[in-house]
Amino acid sequence: MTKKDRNLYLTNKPLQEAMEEYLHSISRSFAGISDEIIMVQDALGRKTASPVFAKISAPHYNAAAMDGIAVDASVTNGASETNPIQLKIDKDYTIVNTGAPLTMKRNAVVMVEDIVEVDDETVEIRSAVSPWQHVRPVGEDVVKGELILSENHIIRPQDIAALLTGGIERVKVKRKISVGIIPTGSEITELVDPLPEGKIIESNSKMFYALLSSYEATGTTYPIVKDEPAEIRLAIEKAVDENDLVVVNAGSSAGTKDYTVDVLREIGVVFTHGIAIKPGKPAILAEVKGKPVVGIPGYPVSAYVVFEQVVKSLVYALQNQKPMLVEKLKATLARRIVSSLKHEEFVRVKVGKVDERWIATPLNRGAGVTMSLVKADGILRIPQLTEGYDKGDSVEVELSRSQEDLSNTIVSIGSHDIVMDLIANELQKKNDNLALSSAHVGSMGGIIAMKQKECHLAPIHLLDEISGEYNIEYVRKYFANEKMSMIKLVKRSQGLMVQQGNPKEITSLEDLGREDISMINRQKGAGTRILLDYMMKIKKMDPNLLQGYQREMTTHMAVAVAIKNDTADCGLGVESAAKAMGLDFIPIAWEEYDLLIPQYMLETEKIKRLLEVIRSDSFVKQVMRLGGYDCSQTGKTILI
Ligand SMILES: Nc1nc2c(c(=O)[nH]1)N[C@H]1C(S)=C(S)[C@@H](COP(=O)(O)OP(=O)(O)OC[C@H]3O[C@@H](n4cnc5c(N)ncnc54)[C@H](O)[C@@H]3O)O[C@H]1N2
Ligand code: MOO
Repeated sequence: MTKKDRNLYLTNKPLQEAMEEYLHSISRSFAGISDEIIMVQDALGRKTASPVFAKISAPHYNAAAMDGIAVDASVTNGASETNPIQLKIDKDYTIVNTGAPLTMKRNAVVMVEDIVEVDDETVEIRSAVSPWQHVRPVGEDVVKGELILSENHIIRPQDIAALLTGGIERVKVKRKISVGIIPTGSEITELVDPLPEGKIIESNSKMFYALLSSYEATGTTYPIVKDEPAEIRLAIEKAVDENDLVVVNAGSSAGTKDYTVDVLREIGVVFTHGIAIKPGKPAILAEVKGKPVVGIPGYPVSAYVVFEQVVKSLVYALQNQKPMLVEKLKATLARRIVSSLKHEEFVRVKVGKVDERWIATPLNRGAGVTMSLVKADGILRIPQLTEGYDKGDSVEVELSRSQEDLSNTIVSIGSHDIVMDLIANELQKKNDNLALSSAHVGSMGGIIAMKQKECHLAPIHLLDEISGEYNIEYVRKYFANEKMSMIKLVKRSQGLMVQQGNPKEITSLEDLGREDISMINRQKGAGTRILLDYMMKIKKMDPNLLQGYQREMTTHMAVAVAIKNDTADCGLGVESAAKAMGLDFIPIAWEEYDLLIPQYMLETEKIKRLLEVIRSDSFVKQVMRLGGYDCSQTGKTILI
């Protein structure tokens, strides 16, 4: 394996500056895109490469525009109610249907509704007709030699019809930009089962391929290339010969095996290595044999952002097209975001409409969190030299879903449980146009979000230490002057998750005090944390003596994963999470996990549909199948 020095000298060029410079350089060397001739029926969305003129007229004969009889208009002269005129078949008229040619010097059509049949060969008409009445003359639609489409026209469905009508079977269009996609990395593999440790599934090139078709370009994915400079070089040279533009994925950064930039310097010119954007910093803008080659960072979110910000602009610029405008929306920011002054940051956000106010909630900012892109409703750009935004600030979001879809989304903020995912799925399955979006910030986070009217509902499980009752006391305390409702959702079994087979023989909470046991905790404000602290108090245990008490995770699954991976012996959580991770479970208590909803919202269509789901047999059945739940109260409403 070849070793190399690290690329420590990344620049920090603002995106716009880097792109302007790049497009300028590329446009000088880029030879342009050639044309191709394709069948008209395949031409949707393609751009004409030359003007298209009609080869024939349409109609190409004088045609009846109505069902009836064709006549020479002069034979009807003088006809009226008081002076009906009788006409003889063949001599005076011919029976015609819509579209039929007019023959024998006929120049008008009388509709069948306006004639009285006297016998098989005679009709009577009671008003005169003028020449060319109900006749489509030659060329009414298209005249031979007429311009049907001008050059640089994007072909629409109606254009396809007009071209064929004008006798055009094939059309000359601009070739689509062809983009070669090269995934690199010795650790990268196609999806295989089982996945060997240290191997990463190749997903970026498939995402690029799909993005390219949305830009009206074509993609060719090349085989995965190992982290070997000679192989990377060969792959780039081949792809450059075969495409208009090449993207090389990963190996763009500072690692000892990140060769992309060195290879590009060797065989071409590197204009930029390092753009002031986050994620996506180590992007490379280069040229090889007069063709643009873009180095894209490996992390999937970085890869997406660089593709959308760099490759998309490039493709559209080379195709001489403008990208579609992105819909933007002003929203109130639900949480503070601190951002580095060094970069322009692209933060994925969820967007929801609560009480006529748009709310944007930031999602996980990690460059490797593909799910943040899946969950995102839009992107919030935080400009370079801005240190972020405060909670409550009005911000502009670039939307990836329509406002209509977003206003049909129920926003849930609070504690997470897998039953919320079941509700989301059932809701959308039964109502195409309704969605449930959940942010997981713990029960107290949900109460605060509800207080600030940032959500429609808050899933909570908060134990009152005095009454030993769940949820209601908290609602009374925090919403003393508001009419609230509590929809009972599920009782769930909370307990200790332990390694499979319970090797440390943990049997009760008291075991957490043992010296040979390390635990993992949930964050403050999480219902599970409150339960643990309450039980500790009852049992007169000192949490500070527990090993791992300070180590906090924000979800049940994160706790389960930590135990599975042997970084802790146990942690408090729900049975379904233990089951999902193949852990053993020691039940400790039943807790009540309910939905807090303002009373006035119960009457809205969205919430009515949600309640229908919660009260359905199919939902209850699915919950019971998970194990560790009690649905005896599910769907009951308590007004507070
Ligand atoms: N010391 C430093 N380390 C890193 C820096 C830095 O400035 N100094 N930059 C970080 C940033 S920011 C990013 S972004 C990444 C970019 O990494 P590379 O482009 O060099 O890519 P790799 O290291 O090869 O891979 C990173 C990561 O990406 C995933 N990956 C790669 N290819 C694919 C693919 N085809 N499909 C799906 N996922 C892919 C994979 O998870 C890799 O682990 O570098 C930081 N490091
Ligand atoms: O540029 Mo990296 O993409 O910030 O993570």
